[in-house]
Amino acid sequence: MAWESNNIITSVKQLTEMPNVMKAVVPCYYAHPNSPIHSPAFDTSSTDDADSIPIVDFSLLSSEDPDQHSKAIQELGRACEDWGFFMVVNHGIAESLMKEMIEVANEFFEMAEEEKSRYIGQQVFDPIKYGTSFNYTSKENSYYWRDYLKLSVHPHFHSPHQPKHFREVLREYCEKCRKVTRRLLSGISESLGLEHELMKKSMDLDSGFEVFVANYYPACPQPELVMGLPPHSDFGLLTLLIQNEVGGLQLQRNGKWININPIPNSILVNTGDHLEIFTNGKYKSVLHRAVVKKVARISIGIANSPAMNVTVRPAASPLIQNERFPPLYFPTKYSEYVEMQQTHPLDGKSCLDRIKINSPPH
Ligand SMILES: O=C(O)CCC(=O)C(=O)O
Ligand SMILES: [Fe+2]
Repeated sequence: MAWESNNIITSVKQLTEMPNVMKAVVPCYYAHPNSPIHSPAFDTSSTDDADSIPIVDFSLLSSEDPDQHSKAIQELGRACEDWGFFMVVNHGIAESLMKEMIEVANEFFEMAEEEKSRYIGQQVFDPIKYGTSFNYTSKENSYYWRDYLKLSVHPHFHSPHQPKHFREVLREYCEKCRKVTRRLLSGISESLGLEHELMKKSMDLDSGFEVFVANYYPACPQPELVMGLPPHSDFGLLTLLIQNEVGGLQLQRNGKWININPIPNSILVNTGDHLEIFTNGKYKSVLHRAVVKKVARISIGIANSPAMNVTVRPAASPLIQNERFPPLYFPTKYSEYVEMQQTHPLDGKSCLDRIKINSPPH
C-alpha cells in the first residue's frame, strides 16, 4: 500500500496496526535526517558518563541536620549546573502510583482511535490535546514516531474521562509531583544563595502552569531510521519524567548523545529554559531527544512553569545579575514564550536563542 505524506494519520500507533502496511519498513516520510543512523555523534557505547548522572536524595533536602541539609543543597546545585539532568531518589511518591500512572496512560493509547480522536487538539492552549509527531503543522516537514496526550493540569485541572481511573490517578500523581517540584525549586534557590521562596513569589508558582505529557512511542520495525522526539530543551522550570522499563531518552553531553537509564523507582528531573533565564544562564537547560525501539515505550513528563501572565527575567539579585554578569535574556511573558515554542518546529534551543540579549535577530 502506497502511503502519501498527505494521508491523514491520527497516530503512529494506528499506522503500525494497519493490515496493509509492511511490518518491516517505516514509511519514508518518517525517515529522519537526524535519526540515530545519521547522527555522527551517536555513540551507544558511551555509557560511562551515563553511569555518573547525579543522584539526588530528596529526603536529605529536608534534613534537620544542618550539615546534611547544606551538603544536599550543594549537590542539587551542582547537578543543575554540571548536568541539568539528575535522578531523584527517596522522593516519597509510591512506586505503585508511578506504575499506575504509566498503566492508565497506556490504556489511553490502547483506546480505539475514534475515542481518542475526540481529544485531538486544534489550538496551542487547548487544555486537552491528543496528537502525533511534535505538533504537526505544515511548517514541519518530517514526522516523529510519537503519539502524545498533553494536559494542562494546573492551575486548572483537565483530564479525559476515559479510560476508567485515569482522572483520579492523574490527579493524585500530579499533586505528589507538585510537592516534589516545589521542594526542589526552593532547594535550587537556596543553592544559588537566594531566599528559598524567591522563585515561588517572582513566578507566582501558586498559579503556575503545569503540563502533563504522556509520550507513546510505538514499536518500530526500523528504529535507527526515525526519531521519537528531536533534540530540544523543555520550556518550563523543571520537568519530572518517568518511563516504562524501555529506555530511549538521550541527553547531549560534551558533544555526544548518551543514553539515560534511570534506576528503578527514581524520577528523572531536568532543568528547563525558564530556570536558565531565572538563573541568568548559570543552570542551563539541556538538549535531549528520544530514540525509539523495537518495543513500545511510554514516558510521562510533568513540566512545571511560571504562571502564564508572569513576565520572566533573570532574578533581581546581585548574586544573579551584576556589573560582571549583565542580564542575558530579554524579559518575556511566559504565555508568549509557550506560544512561540509550540508553533515552531522543535529545533534545539532555538526558542531560547530568540530572547537572548545580543543574539542576532530572527
Ligand atoms: O520520552 C522521553 O524520554 C523524553 C520526553 C521529552 O523529552 C518531553 O516530553 O519533553
Ligand atoms: Fe523534553
